[in-house]
Amino acid sequence: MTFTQELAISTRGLRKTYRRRGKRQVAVEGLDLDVPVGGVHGFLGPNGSGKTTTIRMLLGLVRADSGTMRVFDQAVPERLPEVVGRVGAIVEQPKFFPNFSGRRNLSLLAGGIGADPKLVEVVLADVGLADRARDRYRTYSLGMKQRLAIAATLLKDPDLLIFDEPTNGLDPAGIREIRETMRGLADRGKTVLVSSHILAEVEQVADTVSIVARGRLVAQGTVAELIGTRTTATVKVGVEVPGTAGELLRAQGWAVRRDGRYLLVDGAPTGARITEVLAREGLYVDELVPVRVDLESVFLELTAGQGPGTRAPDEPDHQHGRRAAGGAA
Ligand SMILES: Nc1ncnc2c1ncn2[C@@H]1O[C@H](COP(=O)(O)OP(=O)(O)OP(=O)(O)O)[C@@H](O)[C@H]1O
Repeated sequence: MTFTQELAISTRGLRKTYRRRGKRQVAVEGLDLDVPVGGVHGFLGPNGSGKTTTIRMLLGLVRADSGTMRVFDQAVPERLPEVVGRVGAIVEQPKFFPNFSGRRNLSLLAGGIGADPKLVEVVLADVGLADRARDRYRTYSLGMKQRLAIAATLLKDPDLLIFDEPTNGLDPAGIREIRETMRGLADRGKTVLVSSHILAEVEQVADTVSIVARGRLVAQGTVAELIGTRTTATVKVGVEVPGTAGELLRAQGWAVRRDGRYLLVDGAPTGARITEVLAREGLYVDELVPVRVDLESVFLELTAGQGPGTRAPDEPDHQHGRRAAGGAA
């Protein structure tokens, strides 16, 4: 029995090279990308790894050299006219009138594209701008401007939203607001594809991710799958007398290593058990941190040895068994 997951985006063997001053520059190198319908999908990789090029190919803005692409099961760019109405994308900052309010800007846009005027209030609420809708666009922070751009794409009521590095240049509060907006959209049933070179930023909001390096997929799956299997069972314990505490924990059959004033404990079933064992002997834990890896460290591990300027080795994308659920239909 095969389980087929509905895909919003699927690419196979996607490839694109640019020519710059006579030299061939590979931007996307045989990319197999699967974005499931529903949820936030992080399209992650360092600068220059081919994310923007991929998005532009999907939107018909750049022509692929070879490979296939499907959006909601329609071959693109051939059948783009049939699916384009279901796709909203922000690849560049749209132009708004600086002296008009956010609401007026959206109303004008809605009129222009023939959207239901009632949608203006809905999308303002979607992006958390209802309270500031009467203020002039030029008084908006960068984060608010970015959210108004998202609101503008929502006027089409698309099923798939594509955001290319939407948090570039934003402060932590702005980044959080964009993250919450994306989460809210996914919770309403939309599919959100968000590209970013900051893995940690997207890790918090994405349901599934693809990690690319030098135009190739290096990992794909749910965030939990990618980091879960790499999470060590190690817990870092801060305690005033680590020597005695270490002996007590070792007596439980757990492996204990010293790390400065900390203990690294392997094999304890829960953090609570560690605190219980120590507290029974009058030793109190002041810090207890699970030592876990994040997407950044997964990425570094998967691309280890591939220094800048070197080509990714010609091995299957399923290397390390990382291509997991959310993967191919
Ligand atoms: N129009 C172009 N002409 C020539 N080379 C290009 C062009 N656009 C992109 N490239 C090159 O292709 C490679 C991939 O670039 P791309 O912008 O797709 O990556 P990215 O992952 O989106 O990076 P970033 O996060 O910096 O936008 C880079 O080496 C880039 O220099």
